[in-house]
Amino acid sequence: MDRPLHPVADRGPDPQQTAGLSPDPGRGRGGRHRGQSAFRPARLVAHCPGRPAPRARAGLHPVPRGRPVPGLQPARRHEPGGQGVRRRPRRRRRGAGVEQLRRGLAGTAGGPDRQSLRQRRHGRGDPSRPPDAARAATRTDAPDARPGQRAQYLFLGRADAPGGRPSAQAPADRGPDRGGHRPLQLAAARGSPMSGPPVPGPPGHPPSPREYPDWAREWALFLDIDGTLLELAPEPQAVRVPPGLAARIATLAQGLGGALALVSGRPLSDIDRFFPGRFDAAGTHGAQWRLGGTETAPAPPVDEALAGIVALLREGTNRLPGVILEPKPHALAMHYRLAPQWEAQVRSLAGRAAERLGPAFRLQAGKLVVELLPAAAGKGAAIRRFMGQPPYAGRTPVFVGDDLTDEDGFAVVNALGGLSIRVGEREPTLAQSRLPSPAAVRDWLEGLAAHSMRQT
Ligand SMILES: O=P(O)(O)OC[C@H]1O[C@H](O[C@H]2O[C@H](CO)[C@@H](O)[C@H](O)[C@H]2O)[C@H](O)[C@@H](O)[C@@H]1O
Repeated sequence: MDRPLHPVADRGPDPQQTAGLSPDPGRGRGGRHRGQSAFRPARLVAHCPGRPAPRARAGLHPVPRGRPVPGLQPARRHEPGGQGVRRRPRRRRRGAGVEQLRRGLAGTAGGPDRQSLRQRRHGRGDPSRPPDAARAATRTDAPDARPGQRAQYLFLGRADAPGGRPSAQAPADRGPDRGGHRPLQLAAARGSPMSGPPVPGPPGHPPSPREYPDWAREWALFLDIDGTLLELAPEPQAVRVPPGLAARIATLAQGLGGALALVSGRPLSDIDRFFPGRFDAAGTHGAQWRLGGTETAPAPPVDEALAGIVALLREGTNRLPGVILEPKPHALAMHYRLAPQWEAQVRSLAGRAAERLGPAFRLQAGKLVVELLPAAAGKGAAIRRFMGQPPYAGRTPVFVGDDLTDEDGFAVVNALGGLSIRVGEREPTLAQSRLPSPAAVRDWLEGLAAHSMRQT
């Protein structure tokens, strides 16, 4: 089956994260190890000696090994591949905004319009250490950093992002997602030219409002819900929204001139129940979309096709006690958080349903859930769509998310020169920064809100 699938999650430190989907009804858990998928996981491709050097891709520039590169420090003794790291100013002028920061960094290599936020390190730490992305690239296991390789690969940001700023004319005709959804598996395996290779190391900390005094004028903020704003709960409807959170988000939205959207796998009806105020939102992983109160959704055939499959799934899940079927507008989710022993059966069932539905739908693995979604739906496409419209256009996208479904959003945000923040420990990720928990996200947002109120 060549239906596009998202990458399997490694069975890493996040016990809530699910693995890849099995479309093979005949092979249950016994057929392979736990966490092993019928599909290959996203592969991190490195250039190996002996193979012809890969062609230069947009944003990734092969440079002959050994040739000095302006703006790079020479390799240090502890860097096995001798890749060198990008030099960055040790100290940034206090109060430099996103744009100043980008320009300051860009001045070191590649010009002012070729540097993305991913090149900087967020938070405190040893100032002599290179930024996270560069530091990760010096690891022996980094995708583009191998001892003995003949070319070194330098991520120089997107050539088509003047000033690194997202543009209202976000180039839908360029890059891996071409304005629509593209599964991370493909992007990662081919080395997404827009986002650079996935960074396998632990990402840095997110910025504090003090570092970005102009955040309210510059950012477009996108927030995932489950596992990001809210702690996960045993069942979809058992989540608890902390008092005051919706008001805090409204304050932020106001501070941002309206450039804040909730981007969730939840349907808009859930989003509005948890966060009253009809915020801008992408619901059901982008299948529903709302800007300034105006909603758009996929054409009716999507729901008709799903209606034809619900009976099969209901019959199947009825035989799996504890498994929850969550029908949503334009999508269906099957949760096995309360009955993880049925994981293989749920995946098998979902795989059969996906085959019946055909290429208009795709499977999406999440945290102890498997979902059937319209093939074109994805958080990356939803964020890109917001970024093409006022008040988002011209701002720097910042996206906070936790799950596999959010990687698609991280890729787009990175490509637009923005900031991607992953919640929790799940690896690998394209996110540049990290917050440990939803509580930490809420604290971070509170810091931003307090800052914006002081400014206004
Ligand atoms: O994109 P998100 O906002 O993160 O939504 C993703 C899915 O969230 C919900 O499921 C997840 O959260 C539940 C409540 O904590 C949890 O019980 C479940 O195991 C998680 O997968 C929601 O029910 C789904 O519809 C969303 O797609």
